[in-house]
Amino acid sequence: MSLLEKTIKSIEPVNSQLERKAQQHLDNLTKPRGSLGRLEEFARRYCSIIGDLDPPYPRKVICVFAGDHGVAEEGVSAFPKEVTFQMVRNFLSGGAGINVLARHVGAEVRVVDIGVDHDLSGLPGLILRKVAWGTANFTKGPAMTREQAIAAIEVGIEIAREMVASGFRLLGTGEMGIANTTPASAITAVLCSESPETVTGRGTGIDQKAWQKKVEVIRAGIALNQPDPTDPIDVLAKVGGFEIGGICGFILGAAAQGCPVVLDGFISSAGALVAYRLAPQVSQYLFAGHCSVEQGHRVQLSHMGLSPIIDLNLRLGEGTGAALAMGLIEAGLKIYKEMATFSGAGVSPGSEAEDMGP
Ligand SMILES: O=C(O)c1ccc[n+]([C@@H]2O[C@H](COP(=O)([O-])O)[C@@H](O)[C@H]2O)c1
Ligand SMILES: Cc1cc2nc[nH]c2cc1C
Repeated sequence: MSLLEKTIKSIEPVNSQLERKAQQHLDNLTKPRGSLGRLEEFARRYCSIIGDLDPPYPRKVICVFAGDHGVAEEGVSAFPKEVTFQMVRNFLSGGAGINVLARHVGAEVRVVDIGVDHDLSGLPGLILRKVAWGTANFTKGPAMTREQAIAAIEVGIEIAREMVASGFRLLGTGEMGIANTTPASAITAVLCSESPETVTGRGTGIDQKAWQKKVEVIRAGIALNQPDPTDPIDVLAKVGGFEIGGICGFILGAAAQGCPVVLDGFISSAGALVAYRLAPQVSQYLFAGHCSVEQGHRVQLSHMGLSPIIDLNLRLGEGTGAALAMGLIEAGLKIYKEMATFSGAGVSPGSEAEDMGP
């Protein structure tokens, strides 16, 4: 059995009994029941995913998967593709947006070259797992072979395993890849049965004319390659990207290890969609970190039944929304672990605390 098959098979449903018990504890804390809203949801879901009603504060990491895209030559991005490898260097020097926000919430950052079209070997700190030197232009043929799609997913699975083995217990997705909103839109259109114009946005900031071209490029790529919507690996191979495959595997690998994953934006969620269609139970392990400005992001999240933690008009990617959301998940956990109970603090519980319904 392949690593991918084994991983999918080993993903268990999250223990709903534990989630109920965690909520019972939250209901004993000195506050009206439910009054900390979604912070309570973050805490009870974290406990049930981890499988521990008294979990330690997690070590947190954002893994940034970087890849290039042949379709960039169609003029679908506001920036040249060299920015992908230039930003990888910036991540490793600690100066990018994700480095700042990860430091803000006490998360570490790891950077994975899974398909950058540049020789990055020898860069200190870089995890070199290149599947290929960028994808092919999907308006001329498939973006990658099926074997490469599986290889990219398996890189992600291995990275998730390595993160859990290193002691991280809250993982965040991040990505970097000039033009990658184009494959993310194509995947979303196919897997969510939506038209390209419904799920395509302006990415790094293209104008209306370039947006129309981008929609046409996506339409042409789908028409030429005919990705099979019932076969998520076929969709990834024909119109996807290596970093999207890596994120898909990262989610599968984390879920198989019983570890929660915080999603970043539109591209990360395209990877999540592929994972979700391979193993729908992964959605139980996911926190939607934020809702991106990209118009297709809401479509993706509602397809997976996820509700974003924050909505701050972010559209940077890199893992920035995931990092910020980690701070709120941890805030929920702090409430769960540190707040006094009614009996402990000598506060009268009121009638509602007697009723421990679901
Ligand atoms: O995370 C998002 O929702 C998001 C939305 C728009 C752009 N991005 C980032 O911008 C790049 C892709 O934009 P583009 O226009 O080159 O397709 C890529 O490096 C992403 O990290 C990310
Ligand atoms: C500068 C820059 C930084 C990014 N980070 C993620 N995507 C990006 C795209 C650009 C253009």
